[in-house]
Amino acid sequence: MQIFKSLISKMDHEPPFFKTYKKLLKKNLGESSENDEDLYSMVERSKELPLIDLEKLNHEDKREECMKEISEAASEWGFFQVINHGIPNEILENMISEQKKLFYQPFEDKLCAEAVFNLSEKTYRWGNPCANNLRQLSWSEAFHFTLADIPNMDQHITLRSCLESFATRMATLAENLAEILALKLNMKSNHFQENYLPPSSFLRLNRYPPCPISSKVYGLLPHSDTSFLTILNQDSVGGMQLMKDGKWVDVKPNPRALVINIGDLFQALSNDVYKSIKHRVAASEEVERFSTTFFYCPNNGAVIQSENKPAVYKKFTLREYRKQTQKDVKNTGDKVGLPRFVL
Ligand SMILES: O=C(O)CCC(=O)C(=O)O
Ligand SMILES: [Fe+2]
Repeated sequence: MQIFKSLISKMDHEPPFFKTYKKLLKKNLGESSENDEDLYSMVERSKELPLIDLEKLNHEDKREECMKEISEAASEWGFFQVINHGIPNEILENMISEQKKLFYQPFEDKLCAEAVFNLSEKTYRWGNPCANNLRQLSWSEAFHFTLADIPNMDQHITLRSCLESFATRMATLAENLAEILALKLNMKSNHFQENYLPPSSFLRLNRYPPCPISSKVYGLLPHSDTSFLTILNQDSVGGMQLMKDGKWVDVKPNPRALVINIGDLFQALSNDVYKSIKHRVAASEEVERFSTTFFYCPNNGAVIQSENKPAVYKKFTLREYRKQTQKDVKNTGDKVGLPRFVL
């Protein structure tokens, strides 16, 4: 009886993927076609993401070299890993463990998280309500916390302080990296401080439940991020993959490193010098995975415009960009993104 009870309470937190997507699963798993192949059969495993030691920034004789490594990785890969980033391990570990507590709440409670946490925006998402087939379904759940909202979580001191210390450190790291990348484009050294405050940055807490049909669905659909840049903290499970030279490449988790990627806004600001690269997460059959992403974003009214001529993109505000991508997702299932803003 006890075992039965604990089994029930253990599963209590799991989103009802099978029940909700029963029709899709039946349809797609029943059909055998070329669509039936393993989604991950073409993934390369060998390439190492550039690994950059940020400690070098503190040494006069190595600073320039390190800045060059950062800007080269941003233009060749759009992705890199950083070590010695100055964020204590304790803060990163604490984030993942608070995250676990949050995701292990009963599913019904997670659905009304914004009321529970006193947040202004919808915070909990899972699956994909618009999915028409298995390939459009993300086998994952997530909480979004805007930085502006976190101070209002006064009934949840432990979670609030964990989110605050994580977000504060991430914001500083993101801003420092962004200023370096801007400097390498010959922009003013305080471009971000001067033009985009207050930021609309936010955190996404991700959980990828074990997935019995892991070769048929994504953990997270292929996408590019809308941010200037994104910082990812992940556990040791792995599953993130990125597009490099037309092929999907596995990113092996490095427990000492944070993963940085360029988002659409920086690609536009840099006139395509820095690349916002498509990435996705592979579902795993047996192990659950946790990751936390920090999206460094300007205020919604900030104008994104490259100083380079001829400009590849027309100028736009983050608000306009979001409006367009939301419309495209609704109508086509794909966000489209920067191609909509090409001149
Ligand atoms: O969990 C990951 O590895 C990637 C998450 C991600 O791409 C995102 O949250 O935008
Ligand atoms: Fe992403």
